[in-house]
Amino acid sequence: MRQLNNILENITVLDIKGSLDVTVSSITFDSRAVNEGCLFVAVKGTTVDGHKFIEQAVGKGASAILCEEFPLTLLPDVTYVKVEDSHAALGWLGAAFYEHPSSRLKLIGVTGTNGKTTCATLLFNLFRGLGYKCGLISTVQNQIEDRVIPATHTTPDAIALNGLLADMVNEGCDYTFMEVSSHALAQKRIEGLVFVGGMFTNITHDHLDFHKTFDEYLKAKKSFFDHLPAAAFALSNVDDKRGMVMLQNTKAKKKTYSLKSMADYKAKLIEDHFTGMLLNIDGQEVWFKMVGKFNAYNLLAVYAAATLLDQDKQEVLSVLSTLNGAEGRFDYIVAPDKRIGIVDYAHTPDAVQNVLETILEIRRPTEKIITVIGCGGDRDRTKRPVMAKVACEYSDKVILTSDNPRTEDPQFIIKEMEAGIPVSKKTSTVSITDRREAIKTACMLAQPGDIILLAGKGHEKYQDINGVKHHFDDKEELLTQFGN
Ligand SMILES: CC(=O)N[C@H]1[C@@H](OP(=O)(O)OP(=O)(O)OC[C@H]2O[C@@H](n3ccc(=O)[nH]c3=O)[C@H](O)[C@@H]2O)O[C@H](CO)[C@@H](O)[C@@H]1O[C@H](C)C(=O)N[C@@H](C)C(=O)N[C@H](CCC(=O)O)C(=O)O
Ligand SMILES: Nc1ncnc2c1ncn2[C@@H]1O[C@H](COP(=O)(O)OP(=O)(O)OP(=O)(O)O)[C@@H](O)[C@H]1O
Ligand SMILES: N[C@H](CCC[C@H](N)C(=O)O)C(=O)O
Ligand SMILES: [Mg+2]
Repeated sequence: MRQLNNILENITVLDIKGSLDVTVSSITFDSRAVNEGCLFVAVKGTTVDGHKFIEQAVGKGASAILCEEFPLTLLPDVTYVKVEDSHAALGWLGAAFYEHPSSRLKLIGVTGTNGKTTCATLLFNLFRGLGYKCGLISTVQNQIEDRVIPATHTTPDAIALNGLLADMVNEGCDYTFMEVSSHALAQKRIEGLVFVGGMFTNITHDHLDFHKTFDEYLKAKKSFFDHLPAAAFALSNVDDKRGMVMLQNTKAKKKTYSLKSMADYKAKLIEDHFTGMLLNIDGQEVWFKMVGKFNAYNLLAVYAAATLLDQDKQEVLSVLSTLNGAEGRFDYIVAPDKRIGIVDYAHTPDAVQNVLETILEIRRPTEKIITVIGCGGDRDRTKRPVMAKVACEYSDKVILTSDNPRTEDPQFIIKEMEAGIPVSKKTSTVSITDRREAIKTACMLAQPGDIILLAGKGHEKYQDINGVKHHFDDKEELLTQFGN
């Protein structure tokens, strides 16, 4: 329970109708979730305008409404607050309602097209290994110490997010590591949070359905660094073309990492195997359990962040060298007959390329690469032919299949992918709509030593078909086929 006038701090109020001396039991932006005494925040969404539901919210007992435009009819016992930007206000309201939990622990955010889950999870496990109490907010799951809380989004909405952070504070967390998605930035889900550090992994093609242009996507990512406070660090990958752009306008301490050029933190990949890699990191040779150059970037970023958080370099390296990445990221399985399976969450052209380049560099020339790949429905259509093209260019055989079709026709998605198949690869590519059948076929085609890459679904335990989530687990399918 909070007083409305207390949770409006930091919000520029344009107009008020009714009393601010009213108690708010909870905050919601969804009229369907309104309870008695609730504050309903009307936001303009991507499919519908939340202002349409103000009347419904009042009918269900909302005691206050925050909106960008007042409704035509105002009821006398309800308070109406008008603001310029409901999305931003929602962030500040969430933070104030839960008494600013982000400033009561050390919050570190990771943004970028690929690598967020990996870096956030590594940091979470690293800091736990160093003896701290930690929280994690990620695509795979949210976690408070050992307690797992299922995740619905990569970055939760502002109310859920602050609620989660408050639980982390109450359970004594010293640090929280969270992913900051571009959707979250554009929708201001992190407004009002206090970060002690921000990290940038990379930016490549994704989410153009939502952001419309690459420039808008870039702006969303950059806004994270533009809003960091001076006391925080802003750590960027300067091997990425846009790495310096991220730091351009930040007030935070600018820090860089690189495998290729001058930077505050440097590493060099010495050896890469399916069982791990040898890295020279900040002048020291260390063996890590993770695979691939892209993970060298993730490990370096995590090492740099830990150092910036004043941790002992030796201890950091010794714990980091024992860690696996996040679930469903380069998950490596060997069948009794030595066929190799890799489950990976690569769902962007760049991720598919990185994973396949890594496999190509490590495999022996006689070992064939068979890739099973699909693209999600109701998401960026322009990446479909590109992902198929990349898969074909780097594999010996490709099976195009379904990912999460969501509300789209799976065969239509595959047709859009097929447009990217290079002419020379037409005969080594087939389309099998049923993902289970596609995986089975790949396993049948593979000989001992061959490598099967299942791309796109990683840790996901479901396939979303027409809004229904059917149990589906790439790793489970692979183990069944392998007879492990
Ligand atoms: C595109 C997108 O991000 N959509 C998110 C957004 O919904 P929206 O803007 O479409 O909402 P809307 O349906 O237009 O409704 C507008 C408003 O009216 C309200 N409403 C609606 C109906 C009603 O009866 N009553 C009512 O009050 C809604 O609650 C909402 O406040 O706000 C909702 C509430 O926070 C989110 O659940 C929803 O996520 C959808 C489910 C989603 O799939 N999001 C994905 C794309 C996403 O956010 N992904 C990123 C990860 C990307 C990455 O990993 O790179 C993430 O952070 O998870
Ligand atoms: N640093 C990196 N650079 C490029 N590709 C990467 C990197 N790290 C991981 N990948 C690839 O991207 C995939 C997704 O990795 P991860 O889940 O860590 O990224 P993410 O940014 O959290 O993705 P999402 O946007 O879906 O939350 C991995 O399975 C791997 O194929
Ligand atoms: N965070 C990503 C997840 C994609 C996962 C892939 N399996 C799909 O369904 O497209 C997104 O929202 O685009
Ligand atoms: Mg993620």
